Amino acid sequence: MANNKNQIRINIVNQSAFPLPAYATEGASGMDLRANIEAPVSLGTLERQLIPTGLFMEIPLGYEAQIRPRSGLAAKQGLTCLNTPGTIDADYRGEIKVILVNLSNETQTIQPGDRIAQMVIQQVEQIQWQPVEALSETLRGAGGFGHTGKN
Ligand SMILES: O=c1ccn([C@H]2C[C@H](O)[C@@H](COP(=O)(O)OP(=O)(O)OP(=O)(O)O)O2)c(=O)[nH]1
Ligand SMILES: [Mg+2]
Repeated sequence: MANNKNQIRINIVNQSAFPLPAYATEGASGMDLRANIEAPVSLGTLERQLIPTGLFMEIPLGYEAQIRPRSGLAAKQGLTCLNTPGTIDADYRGEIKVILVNLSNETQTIQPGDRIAQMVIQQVEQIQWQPVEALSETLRGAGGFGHTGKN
């Protein structure tokens, strides 16, 4: 990302078949990703498959891409991303792939070009550790996992 922080270098295999991923509406967080497959792919119940997208990206340092499920696919067909949200590191130069899993009790079929997931670009921080002997005290303390709201 040289000058404009909202520009990301992208290389698409199979460009003629698929347009660039795009925001569907003005306020969309994610861009849908399409299955870059030559033939339909079927997933049986609980089967997972690594589905290629044909996208290779150069994400600027300080950003990441997250691969997230599409709610429509999840609600209608039980198809979701197994590792959601998938993490695309800024220094990754390989093909973006989607790990789809079928959580329905029927076989589900993906057609070439189907929108199988969505990608959100986010800022991300790297940190340095500061090892200490004790942590600061808070009201919550070590309470968690349903700790609040009890009488
Ligand atoms: O849904 C995903 C998740 C990851 N990746 C790619 C980009 C990411 O930068 C790389 C590594 O992902 P991750 O760190 O989640 O996997 P890992 O099992 O820790 O592999 P590695 O040891 O290569 O980091 O794989 C995808 O294409 N799709
Ligand atoms: Mg990793």
